[in-house]
Amino acid sequence: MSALPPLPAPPLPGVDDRWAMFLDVDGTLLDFANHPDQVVVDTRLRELIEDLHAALDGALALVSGRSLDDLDDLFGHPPWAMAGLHGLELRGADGRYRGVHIGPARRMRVRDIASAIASSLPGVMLEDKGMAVALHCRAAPWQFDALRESVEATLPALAGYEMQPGNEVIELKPEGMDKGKAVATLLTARPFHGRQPVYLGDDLTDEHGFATTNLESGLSVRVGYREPSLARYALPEPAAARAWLFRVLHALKHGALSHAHSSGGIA
Ligand SMILES: O=P(O)(O)OC[C@H]1O[C@H](O[C@H]2O[C@H](CO)[C@@H](O)[C@H](O)[C@H]2O)[C@H](O)[C@@H](O)[C@@H]1O
Repeated sequence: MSALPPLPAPPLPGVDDRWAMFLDVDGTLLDFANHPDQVVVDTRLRELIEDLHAALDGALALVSGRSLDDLDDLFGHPPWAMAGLHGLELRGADGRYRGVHIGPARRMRVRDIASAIASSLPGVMLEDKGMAVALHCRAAPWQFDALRESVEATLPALAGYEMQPGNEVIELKPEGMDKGKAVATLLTARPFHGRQPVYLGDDLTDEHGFATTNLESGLSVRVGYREPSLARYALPEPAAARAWLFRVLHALKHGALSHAHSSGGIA
């Protein structure tokens, strides 16, 4: 099988461009860690996003599989728009929340089923995210196929839930929402409306975001290598994504940096 041609690096914004940025978190802004609680959001990254948010007049959102509470804790309760749990939780730029509601009995049932799966597969770890759960196998990647099969087998008993595979993880989440729908929803309102979407993501769940972005004539940027992908641009790793965002900020504030001056970002 022949390899696909490499994707180009994304361009920087021109003077007339009005971008709206949608940023995935794990594997895009943040380097992967062995456990979800071990990721590092350093001050430079926090300030970079803060400055981008200001330079884009608020048209910046985090789009993540993590819950909004988790994102708020990680990033210090910022005023940015956010889509949590793959869009099941959505907070607009105006701070208004809209989200799916799943009652405590159904949450408990999903958690119990997921907990039984984790107990049956050594090395698999359960992350309880409220209405969704993640079963992680980063500590035991050889369990991925068995994990996927176990989760798949539970679906007939979990009406209204679907399986979402990701990076060393299989999630169980309520159906009906994905990151692409979250981006489309955010784009209907100020300050996103009328701007060109620019979406950065690394994982399968980000393909929905890429699809919406492409439909809106935006820039879909895959971080890391994964094929097939709908992305039209690529950056090799989170450090390169952070360095590129640093150059975007400079371009928004002062015009584009030359490549020679751009390599010392905040990777
Ligand atoms: O949509 P994202 O922001 O990329 O979130 C996707 C999932 O990220 C987290 O799991 C992933 O990152 C962990 C920390 O680096 C890593 O240990 C794990 O293997 C990855 O799958 C998070 O824990 C999940 O809830 C998110 O859905």
